Amino acid sequence: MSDKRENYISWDEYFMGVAMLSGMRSKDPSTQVGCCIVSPENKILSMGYNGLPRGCSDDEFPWAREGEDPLETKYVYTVHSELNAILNYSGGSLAGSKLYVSLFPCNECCKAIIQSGIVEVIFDSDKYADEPSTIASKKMMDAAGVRYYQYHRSNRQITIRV
Ligand SMILES: Nc1ccn([C@H]2C[C@H](O)[C@@H](COP(=O)(O)O)O2)c(=O)n1
Ligand SMILES: [Zn+2]
Repeated sequence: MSDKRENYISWDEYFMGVAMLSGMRSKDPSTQVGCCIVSPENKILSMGYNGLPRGCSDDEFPWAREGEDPLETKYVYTVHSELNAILNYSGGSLAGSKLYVSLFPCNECCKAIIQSGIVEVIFDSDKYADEPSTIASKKMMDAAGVRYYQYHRSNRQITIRV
């Protein structure tokens, strides 16, 4: 008879949990996004979160959502979690991999997802579903054959004391 533990976390809980943990590194005061890219053999290949490009100080560049001048907002500077995860990968090809992300990818990240050969996107929040950027993403993924589905929250509370 096996004495295997029964209450272990599922693959989806594990990878979405890693994506969410990664998002906790973000300095964005309003939306923290995390991403985790996984091989077909369920090995973690890369992670990322939304932040500024290397060399651009978190303390000097703006984090504002609005401003008279777009140059005073975060939007023109931040690298999205998905693009960071793709760019952070140094192991060669991402073809055939899955991408877990805490917020549905925008159209720009979607282009990078498709072009890097990622075949499946598992997202948590879809809070910008009505924005043209999200609608365009879904249109491109449908055309390119990239599958996407919303993560089904188990509501398991995972506590880590660090
Ligand atoms: N899939 C996404 C969508 C957005 N982001 C980043 C870009 C910004 O830093 C933030 C969104 O800010 P908000 O407009 O909600 O204040 O999230 C991303 O990394 N991935
Ligand atoms: Zn994006």
